[in-house]
Amino acid sequence: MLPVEDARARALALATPLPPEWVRLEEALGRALGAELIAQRTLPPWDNSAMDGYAVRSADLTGPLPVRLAVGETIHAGSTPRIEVRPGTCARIMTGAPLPPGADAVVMQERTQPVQSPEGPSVEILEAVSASNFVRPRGEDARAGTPLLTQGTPLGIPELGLIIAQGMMTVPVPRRPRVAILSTGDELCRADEAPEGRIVDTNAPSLALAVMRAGGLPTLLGIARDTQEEVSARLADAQSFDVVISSAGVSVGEKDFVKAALQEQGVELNFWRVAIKPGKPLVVGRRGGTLYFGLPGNPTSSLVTFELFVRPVLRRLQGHVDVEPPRVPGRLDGELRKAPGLAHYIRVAASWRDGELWARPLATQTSGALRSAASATHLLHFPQESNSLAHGVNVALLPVSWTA
Ligand SMILES: Nc1nc2c(c(=O)[nH]1)N[C@H]1C(S)=C(S)[C@@H](COP(=O)(O)OP(=O)(O)OC[C@H]3O[C@@H](n4cnc5c(N)ncnc54)[C@H](O)[C@@H]3O)O[C@H]1N2
Ligand code: MOO
Ligand SMILES: [Mg+2]
Repeated sequence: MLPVEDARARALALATPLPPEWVRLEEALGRALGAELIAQRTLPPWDNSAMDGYAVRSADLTGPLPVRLAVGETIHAGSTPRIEVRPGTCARIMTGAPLPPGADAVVMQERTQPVQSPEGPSVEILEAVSASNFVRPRGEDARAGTPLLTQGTPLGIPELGLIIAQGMMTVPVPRRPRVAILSTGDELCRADEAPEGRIVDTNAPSLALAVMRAGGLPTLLGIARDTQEEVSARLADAQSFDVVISSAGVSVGEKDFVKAALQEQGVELNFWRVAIKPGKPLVVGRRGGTLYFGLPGNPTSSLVTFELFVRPVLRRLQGHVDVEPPRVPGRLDGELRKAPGLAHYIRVAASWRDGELWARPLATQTSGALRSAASATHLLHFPQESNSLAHGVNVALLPVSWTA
């Protein structure tokens, strides 16, 4: 059985970003930039004022204060300066307006006293300022010809703003991975069918939601009965997808046909079985450009293996550099014990208390019960060879994507 770190690294190594498509900005939010963008425009286009006040020559303010300056013109945002600021003069300026030639600083109006005099408007400057004071320099946001955003940048709202400011209405992002989802099991029925002794297939709809939340495009292939022929036939229908996720039928039972069906379909198995709980019988493989994840059937096992193996791959296919959220430091609220040999991923509910994040293990940790995932906020990695974790120890918590 592979250690979980090796297995995760091997699964991730199978994924490379999908080719970019150009999408409108509202479809790009949350995705990764598919190619480096070079700025076409220098922004802001000119030095401009950060305050409502007066554009001055800082050299005029080195002597005793207050200094009286003649006001040459008033410059509003959107207007163009007409008069050069010369020694002994200044310009009234509004926030965002371009600085006039000759000026190198702005004094905010609260530090001035306007003066009416027969020679025309002037102002007394009450405070000296250094050059570039309250000046927003040209090119602070973008310089034409230089990189605006690098490939892989996560596109948040400010990043999309920088792109819009360049006059761009679409942006290149790796296309979303198309993901086929197959359930297997004679015991399964759909939620809208009369059970008649069967249980509802919860894995497929749950995994479809998890795929969507990870940015993928899920397609449900339905339920394959427990024969190699049927599982194999369903897998054959899925060859055009980027990723195929099946659940169940990967352990050592008499009807666990998924591995054999994958091999029958020409899938090269990269590994089977990982030293983790839940999720031990996971199988991962590839055939051409399609990646295959045979998740265990236990509902919580399928959710946890999705989090640890599939989500990072879906994020990498979408060009993300960070393929999962950073772990958050917390403290264990309770005591954990286990036999060495498997790394456990304990479902915990983390809550903020006395300035620290306390992680309380859910009462049930059985992988067959969805209840052991509901209300969980994070996964707590209980290392493979460790056999106990004491109350209060510092732990690294992986946020799960399945929360409300
Ligand atoms: N002798 C051994 N038995 C088992 C081992 C083992 O190492 N030795 N591994 C156990 C572990 S760990 C896991 S995890 C399970 C997973 O096995 P499978 O992937 O073969 O899953 P199934 O046996 O087909 O089903 C397990 C369980 O999950 C239910 N199930 C299946 N599909 C769905 C679905 N779509 N929605 C909801 N529930 C589903 C199924 O009814 C079973 O109860 O194997 C252990 N056994
Ligand atoms: O790996 Mo299983 O999910 O522990 O039951
Ligand atoms: Mg089984």
